Amino acid sequence: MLKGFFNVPKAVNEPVKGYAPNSPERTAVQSAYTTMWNSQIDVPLHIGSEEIRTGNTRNITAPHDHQHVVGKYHLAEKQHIEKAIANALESRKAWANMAWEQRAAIFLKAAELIAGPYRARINAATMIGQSKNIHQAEIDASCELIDFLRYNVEFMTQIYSDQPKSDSTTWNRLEYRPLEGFVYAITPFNFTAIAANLPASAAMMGNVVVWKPSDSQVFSTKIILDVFKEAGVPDGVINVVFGDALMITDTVLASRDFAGVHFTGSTHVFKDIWAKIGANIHNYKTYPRIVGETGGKDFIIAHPSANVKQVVTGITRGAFEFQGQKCSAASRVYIPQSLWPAVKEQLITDVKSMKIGSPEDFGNFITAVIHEGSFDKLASYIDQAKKDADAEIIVGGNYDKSVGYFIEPTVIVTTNPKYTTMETELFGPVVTLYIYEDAKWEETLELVDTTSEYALTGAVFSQDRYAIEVATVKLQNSAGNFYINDKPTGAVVGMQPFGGARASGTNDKAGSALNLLRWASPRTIKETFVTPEDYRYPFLGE
Ligand SMILES: NC(=O)c1ccc[n+]([C@@H]2O[C@H](COP(=O)([O-])OP(=O)(O)OC[C@H]3O[C@@H](n4cnc5c(N)ncnc54)[C@H](O)[C@@H]3O)[C@@H](O)[C@H]2O)c1
Ligand SMILES: N[C@@H](CCC=O)C(=O)O
Repeated sequence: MLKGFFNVPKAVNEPVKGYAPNSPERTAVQSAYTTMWNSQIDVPLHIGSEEIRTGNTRNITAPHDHQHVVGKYHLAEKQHIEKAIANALESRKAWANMAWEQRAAIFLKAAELIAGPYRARINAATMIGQSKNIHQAEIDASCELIDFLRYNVEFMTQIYSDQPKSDSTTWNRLEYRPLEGFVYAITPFNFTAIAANLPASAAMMGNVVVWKPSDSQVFSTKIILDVFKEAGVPDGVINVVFGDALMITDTVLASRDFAGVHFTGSTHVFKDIWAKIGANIHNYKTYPRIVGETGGKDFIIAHPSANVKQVVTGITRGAFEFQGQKCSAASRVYIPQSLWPAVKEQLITDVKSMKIGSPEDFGNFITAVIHEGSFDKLASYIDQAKKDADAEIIVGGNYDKSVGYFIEPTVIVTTNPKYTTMETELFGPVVTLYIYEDAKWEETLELVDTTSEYALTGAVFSQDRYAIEVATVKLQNSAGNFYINDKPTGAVVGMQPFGGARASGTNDKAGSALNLLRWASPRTIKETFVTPEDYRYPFLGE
């Protein structure tokens, strides 16, 4: 073991590159996109030191051109999940005991690999496999992922240095052990950074992991695995399996050594997992940690004093970036009557100006939604809104899946504040507006708080500080990330720790020490220097 209290590099946020025409970064990502678009990748299971090709495969396609196949990935059977668990537990013996600075070095190296040699590839894979435009790919797959890795190393050292008091007679120490068993990471399609961070954050704290990525994020998973390998994550520390989510989850949760789940995805899936863990509770060696960040029905509320252009930009960016496929996306909006004519005019103009198409064309703001299931669901809500008397589509409303899963950015205005699209998470480029009477500021805040089961993100726009203060208090439990005069999306690691409560999750705040703490099981060590040798108190019998 090395001797010393080591300082890690001060975490800094990765600057977002601009991708201006003819810039080196644009040339690099265009070249990577073309190469990867025309190649065929083959993604095996990664279990211990083995790459397993089961032969039972599914195609990897691009949502914006769903007949274009860019590769295939292999599906696991139950025996592979059991093997992944066994490999994880075997690897735990060395990994859990490795000095923390060695683990830190691995993940700091991973961050630098993404910042440099892998940047164009991980962005291109995210553009092809998840249909992000270049800006959305850059802020997710490169910058947010780099930030997660750098900041988590710093948070890990903060946690380790948080020690109890001692005095001259005893020395008290807290040892932050990894969990006794393995961690199960289940990740969503929509953020490459989240997919990598969920297994990496647990592994950084000395845990071993079985990771099940989304079927719709396999292309960028492959690049993450290449980065982890080159950075030096040892075999068996992060084991990757693809396939039937139910079978994989049931097999994992049946293991006595299951010690925690790190989940991001939809609310109903998380609730099912929680219920299964509860039903299995007598089987586990230790109480499993349950960490889940899930859905949202995120709001924007504008006060009559708000600046119209700022409100409209909050809506257009907040609701339509990455086709609204962010858990944080603005999907219900409350506008005062006095601002409505100006907001409506600007909103329609801006939405009509949004270009739609493949992310390969850097002029496109909107690209495709992730898959046919999502497309069909969104189309059905749009069709219903066309029929409903209490809803009107003021811009958008068309869709086409002949080549890719394209849905126009769509704005619904409703006279019913409890209209279905004011309450239900749709996860696409559809936003619903309700127009309220200016005098009803406080009643409308009450409506915001009580309309949805979720409490993830929300934004208030106002130039009136009293109104901001009232909203901040009244909406205290309505959002885990609350924005004043800004869109409700785009949290930055180290700046706005991210997560919501109520049905939106356990609010363990990705990108903060709070999350990392969930992957440690502290042991208190008290050492007494002069140990008593007589049970009697000094005064006993006097
Ligand atoms: N709060 C957050 O930080 C956050 C971040 C990103 C996404 N999300 C949420 O994720 C959802 C979108 O992502 P998605 O479509 O990939 O979500 P999803 O719930 O469909 O899938 C997430 C993961 O769970 C797996 N899964 C699906 N059914 C399962 C089951 N029955 N048992 C076990 N695992 C199962 C999937 O294969 C995938 O790996 C939205 O609801 C969004 O709000 C939340
Ligand atoms: N952290 C992201 C959302 C992640 C969920 O999809 C944001 O703040 O927009």
